[in-house]
Amino acid sequence: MATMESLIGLVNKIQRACTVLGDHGGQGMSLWEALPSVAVVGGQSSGKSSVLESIVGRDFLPRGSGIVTRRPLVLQLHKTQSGAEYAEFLHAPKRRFTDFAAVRKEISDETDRITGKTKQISNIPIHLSIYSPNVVNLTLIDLPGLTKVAVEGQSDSIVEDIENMVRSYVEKPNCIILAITPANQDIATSDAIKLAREVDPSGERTFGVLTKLDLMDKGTNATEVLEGRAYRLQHPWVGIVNRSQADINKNVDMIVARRKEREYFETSPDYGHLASKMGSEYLAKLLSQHLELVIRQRIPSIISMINKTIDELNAELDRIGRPVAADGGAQLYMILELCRAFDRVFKEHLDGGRPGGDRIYGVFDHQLPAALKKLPFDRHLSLKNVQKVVTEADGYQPHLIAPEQGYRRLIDGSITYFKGPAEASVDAVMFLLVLLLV
Ligand SMILES: Nc1nc2c(ncn2[C@@H]2O[C@H](COP(=O)(O)OP(=O)(O)OP(=O)(O)O)[C@@H](O)[C@H]2O)c(=O)[nH]1
Repeated sequence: MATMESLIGLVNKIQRACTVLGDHGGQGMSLWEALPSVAVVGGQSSGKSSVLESIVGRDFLPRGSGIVTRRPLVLQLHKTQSGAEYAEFLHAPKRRFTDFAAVRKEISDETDRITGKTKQISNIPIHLSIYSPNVVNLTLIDLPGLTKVAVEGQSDSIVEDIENMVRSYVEKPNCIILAITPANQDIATSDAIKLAREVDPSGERTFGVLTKLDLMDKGTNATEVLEGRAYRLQHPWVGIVNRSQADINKNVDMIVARRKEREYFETSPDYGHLASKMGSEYLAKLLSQHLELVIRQRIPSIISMINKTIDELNAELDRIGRPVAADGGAQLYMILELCRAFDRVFKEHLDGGRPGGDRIYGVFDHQLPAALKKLPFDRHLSLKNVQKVVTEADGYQPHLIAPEQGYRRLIDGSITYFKGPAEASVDAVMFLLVLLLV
């Protein structure tokens, strides 16, 4: 059990590492997507924030009327052996929050940083880690509540935008869906169950949670749902009694709320027989156990994905090279080393062993001779032209022995003809040398 707990902790750490490396999932098959996580889904005011807070055992989520959760919140719970509870945000890694009211404010501020103080949503997640001896190792994703109509200040597409965002999380095969439905609403109209059924028709990764059991009309109860007779899922339904708004206003402590919730089920004439399988503490344990199971099944694929990622990173490191030294002397040494290595590799290209040199040889062996053959020497060195050039070079004083001036003019003319092909060969070699560098 302890091994499995540390394994979930390890998966949490890998998820954090993925995030730091810019892997948030969503870009094809990434390591993040190979790891399981739990997404909390439900209509607005269905009790999502309350369930999350009960699992954590802390007040830390922004509250208010209207649309409060406007960016996904990736919440990683890390169980510590002892010590004080604290929270850390990925966007503020050096700040350790011990005051959970400050955590709530930071979530609000960070949401506003991207969306402004509007009622718009953004799919850029906020990453929060909570370290505590009182939590179970879990990664939970809080998502904006599903709505039916856009309110004043929201774009017409908001209903669809929220649904698409939620869908992008829950449709991943490794996502465990925590589908929240208030008990005082007909299960047939539950947005969470509707979406979960679409993306997970067999119900194998959906956990149904029924909140607000205490708010049901007198004389009615939710045993039909909780016993799996109204809507069957592969996992048992869990009933929850969160703090009411009045409790929140009175600052009723989470620990007290959990105790009251336990008492509610234990003393309830309707749910007493289900008491040991109800409540937020039970839900947290159930999720953690399920996560263990999923991780156990996925270990081979997770390991192969990690190995693949390690190979890719090593290949990238090989390409990037060793870290640059800090002091001047070492930096100079490194530059000289690089120059020497460059020199060696470049020579290998030219001398053989690596490709390149052969193409330079080809310029002199084929291109240059072929161009020289096309030069008009037949004309330039014809008897007629030689006579003409020699005669013109002598002027009014014909030569006595050899027509030296004439020969010189003929050679100068020939060299001018050679110049074109020779320069073209130089350009071709230059081009090949540059090619060796890229
Ligand atoms: N009495 C009672 N009230 C509850 C229960 N669960 C939630 N509430 C109240 O319902 C209201 C909405 O709960 P939240 O947890 O904020 O719901 P939410 O789904 O996160 O809401 P949004 O973030 O606005 O979508 C709050 O006033 C809660 O106190 C419950 O089990 N019993």
